[in-house]
Amino acid sequence: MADKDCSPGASGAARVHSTSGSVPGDGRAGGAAGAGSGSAVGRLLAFAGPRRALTYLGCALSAASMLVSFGPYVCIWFAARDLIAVAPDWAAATGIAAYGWWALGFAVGSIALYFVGLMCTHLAAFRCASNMRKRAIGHLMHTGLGYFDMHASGALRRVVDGCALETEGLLAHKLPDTAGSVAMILGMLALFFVFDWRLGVACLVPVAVSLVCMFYMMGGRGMDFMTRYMGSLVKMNKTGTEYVRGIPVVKVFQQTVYSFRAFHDAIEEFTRLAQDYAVKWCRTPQSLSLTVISAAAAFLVPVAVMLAPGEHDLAHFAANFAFYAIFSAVIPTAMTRVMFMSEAFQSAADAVGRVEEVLAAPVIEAPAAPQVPSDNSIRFEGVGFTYEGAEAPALDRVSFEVPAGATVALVGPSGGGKTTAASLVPRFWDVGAGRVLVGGVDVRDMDPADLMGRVAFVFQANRLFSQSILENVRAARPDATRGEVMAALEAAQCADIIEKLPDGVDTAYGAAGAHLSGGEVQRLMLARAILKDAPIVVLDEATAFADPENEAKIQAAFGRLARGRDGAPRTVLMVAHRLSTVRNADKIVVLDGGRVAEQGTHEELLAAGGLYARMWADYEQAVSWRIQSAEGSAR
Ligand SMILES: Nc1ncnc2c1ncn2[C@@H]1O[C@H](COP(=O)(O)OP(=O)(O)OP(=O)(O)O)[C@@H](O)[C@H]1O
Repeated sequence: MADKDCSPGASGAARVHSTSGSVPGDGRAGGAAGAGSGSAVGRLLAFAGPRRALTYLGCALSAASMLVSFGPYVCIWFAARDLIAVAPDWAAATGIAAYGWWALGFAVGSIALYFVGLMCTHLAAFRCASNMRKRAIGHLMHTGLGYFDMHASGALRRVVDGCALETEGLLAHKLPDTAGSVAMILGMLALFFVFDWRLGVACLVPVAVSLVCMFYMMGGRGMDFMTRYMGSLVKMNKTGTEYVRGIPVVKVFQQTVYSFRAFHDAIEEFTRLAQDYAVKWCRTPQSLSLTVISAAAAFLVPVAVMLAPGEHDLAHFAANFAFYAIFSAVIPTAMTRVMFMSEAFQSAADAVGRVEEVLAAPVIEAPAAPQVPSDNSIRFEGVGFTYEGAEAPALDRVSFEVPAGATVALVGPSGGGKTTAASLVPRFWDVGAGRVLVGGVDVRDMDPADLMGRVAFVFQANRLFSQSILENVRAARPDATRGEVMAALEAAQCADIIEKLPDGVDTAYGAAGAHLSGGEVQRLMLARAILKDAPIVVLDEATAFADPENEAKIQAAFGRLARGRDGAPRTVLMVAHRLSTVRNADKIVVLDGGRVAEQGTHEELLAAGGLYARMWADYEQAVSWRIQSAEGSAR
């Protein structure tokens, strides 16, 4: 996502930056900001701020707990050694009870250390996850609104919440367990050589075989294969999501699953790789590894049989053998843990990488010395803009003016650039060339809060929250009274919507509450904008899905929005997808292929006989056709 900065929308490098800044909450995640640098765990821990020390402490305690957990084995060995030494006079082995108490002490101590260690890692993990959430949300608050056009809110939520959850699991459990595993292996190696190095070596054989198998699976060609395997899994998930989203289309057109070729192919590819993975890469080495590890004690027996004849103290040798036989039970656990270590680090790298992607989203920066507009006019001066990844510019040298208090309509063929032009005023995107001025000031030189305060925008993509209708409208002005919200709803012609809802304005919107039509949602959006009562209104007039009655109401609401509460005319920049609404505009700007084809009043443009005149003729023809067909059906 770093390449976002290459987009014209982010071309003002001085204006748009990727925050490397503060973590809301404690500390600054400086390390995490340096996206991609340092180990994944280090970058994750940077989010924990000063509490990261608790993670180190927790890991150290977990490692210590693991070493202490060897204690009971050693005690058992001491007991076995004493018993063998006095056999068959068992009563002479007087220290056995003490060994038992020591073993119990070690076991309890090990658990206590592990428990305290986990408390430490949990405290750090919770802080890390909460800082990660706060930081990502804080960053998104300053991100240009266009970013949300490109990144679905659901996907962003999954990144932020999913990664925070994964992080919790990793830092709270997997990391201390990994520290424990490392301590276990080191301790095991040391112990193997303490009593009888020859028996120790015999125990190490299965460990070595298992490690070779693991390197075979994880290293070199095996790793390449894993990368392809993981890539194929991601691809299958992605195409699967697209498939699920498109199920209604598939049903409507009565197509089978095979119509979703991409998904089908992705499943086939993954199936092939999964089979290869299971058969070629895993079956032999994994079976070998498991067999060898599970039968670790079996290696001891032949070695012991070979060594026994040469031993002068057979009892001591038998006691040592007992130790290694007991201890070899630990080997499978240790090796299984080692196997999961790489998975833990892989998931850490994945989680931190995804959050860093969000943190790399360009943000709108407030200028050092914000300028205040002299009035509420809007002017486009030679504006050019190309969407990230697009080849052709969406806007090219676009210039026009909306004088303060005037209404200007943007019309033109589909894809002409109308919505894009309107989005540049509230800085959904920043221009690639030229300037967008409000009251004579480049919008990039205005305080973003001032700009947002001056502009009310009603866009097609505006959404309602899963809150009451009242709260949804109040979102435009949180300090508005209930009466003011009701007045805005009234002005936006929403009375009929409220009437039919079970709890009126207090009905929740969404799954469990009210379900509204597209036209009704748009009227609520207009109520929001009316409540805001900003001096500049930018609206994308999407009445396409409104029935005639709804459309008439929406038009009335537009009229109310364009006048403002005090009755004074607002500056209105309106994207008109249908010509019925533009006739009375003070000026009409015709955008075609990203350029201004012509501009003027309705009469001037008709007289000019250009694109607008042709569009108008088509429109009139469509209207007369509609009237004729209505008359025909009435007869
Ligand atoms: N998010 C985007 N990413 C890439 N290209 C885009 C994006 N949004 C729009 N475009 C492209 O930019 C151009 C202008 O699109 P825009 O939506 O501004 O046109 P429009 O005049 O509003 O069209 P319509 O009347 O169909 O809504 C089109 O070629 C479109 O494909």
